[in-house]
Amino acid sequence: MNKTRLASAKRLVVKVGSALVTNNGTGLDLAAIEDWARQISVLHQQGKEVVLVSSGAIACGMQRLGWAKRPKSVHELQAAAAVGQMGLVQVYEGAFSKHGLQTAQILLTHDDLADRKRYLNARSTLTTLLGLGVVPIINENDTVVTDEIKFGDNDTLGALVANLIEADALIILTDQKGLYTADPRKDPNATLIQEATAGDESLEGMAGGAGTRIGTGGMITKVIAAKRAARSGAHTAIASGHETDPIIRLANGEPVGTLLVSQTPALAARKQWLADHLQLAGRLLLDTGAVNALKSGKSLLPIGVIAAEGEFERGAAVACIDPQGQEIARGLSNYGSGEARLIARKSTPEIEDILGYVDEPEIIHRDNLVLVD
Ligand SMILES: Nc1ncnc2c1ncn2[C@@H]1O[C@H](COP(=O)(O)OP(=O)(O)O)[C@@H](O)[C@H]1O
Ligand SMILES: N[C@@H](CCC(=O)OP(=O)(O)O)C(=O)O
Repeated sequence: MNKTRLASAKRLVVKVGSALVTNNGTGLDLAAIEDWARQISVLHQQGKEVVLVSSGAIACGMQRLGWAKRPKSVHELQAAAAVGQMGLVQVYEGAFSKHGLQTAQILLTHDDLADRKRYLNARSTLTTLLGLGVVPIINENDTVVTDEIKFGDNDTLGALVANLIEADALIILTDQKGLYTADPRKDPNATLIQEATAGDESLEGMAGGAGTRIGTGGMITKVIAAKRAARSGAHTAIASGHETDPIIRLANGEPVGTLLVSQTPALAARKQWLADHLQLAGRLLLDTGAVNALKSGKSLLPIGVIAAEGEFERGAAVACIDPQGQEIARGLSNYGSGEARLIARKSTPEIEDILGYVDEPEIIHRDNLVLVD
């Protein structure tokens, strides 16, 4: 295994599954949670940024409500998740505070990340939290969704978060040592795969569903999550949460469990995604200075925008037009058309005076911008 792959990861998403967070299906494994908090605090000291995606709300809620058996009704599962999420974040807050780390609760749905405006909002909140040294703890917003509760799929959420914040690595901790050639609970001859390419179709045939009634997605959702995470350039590790220090060891480049390697360089992957997904909602007319800035890889600042055409919202895809009327780039606007018209030609420090707030100093960040040939 290439030792440097995960060792060079600066920004990591760690996903801990239901099979691991809970003590036999009801209640939380407090010792395990304390241990992950300790490991993540070590990564923090090494200057790495970590987002934790944690399941466990339903299991914790069941315990709090005194339910011995997992309910079948989706509404009862949602109620249990709502009660249990309180306990879950309480435990995480306590565990991280022992290491002087602040935590933040973020509840997301897949739809939030499919909607461009909410995608940008979630992205800026998360990156701001990381900049502040806070550990965001993410779970599915079970109150407003049903499919994910039925399929128990926080693996996909982990991958979407990795895409969202352009993480370098996604670490999925579960109750098996990694991905085996077949479900080891059913096939005693199954062997551990140490390294493969994320997105390799043959892996999907090896991965089965959940092995217990606690976890729900199984290995197949992890393999698909690795494929998704790879699209934005993140490598995925699937490892056992019962090993000693799996998070620290993986983040320091040690081979633990299965590594599913992304073949795409991170920025190229994101730009490809942008190029494929942009349906233009408006146009920003740029001056020559802004055109040159964009061509040399910089972000678009309001000062270089002469006018905004069309009606669009924050997060919309817009074309950037040069003084000759040619489209030179396209990207996601941090401001809606009304705001863009107000701040056009203004310097960044003036934005707050004009709007009363600053979403971002640039109208389009260079990471959200693709040049058109
Ligand atoms: N090829 C495979 N390799 C390893 N585990 C597998 C495989 N196929 C299915 N599984 C099952 O997937 C389970 C892990 O998924 P799941 O129970 O959903 O955990 P989590 O709650 O951590 O997401 C394992 O316990 C195992 O029984
Ligand atoms: N969001 C729910 C369950 C999600 C879930 O079980 O996902 P997974 O850990 O991938 O099996 C919870 O916190 O209980």
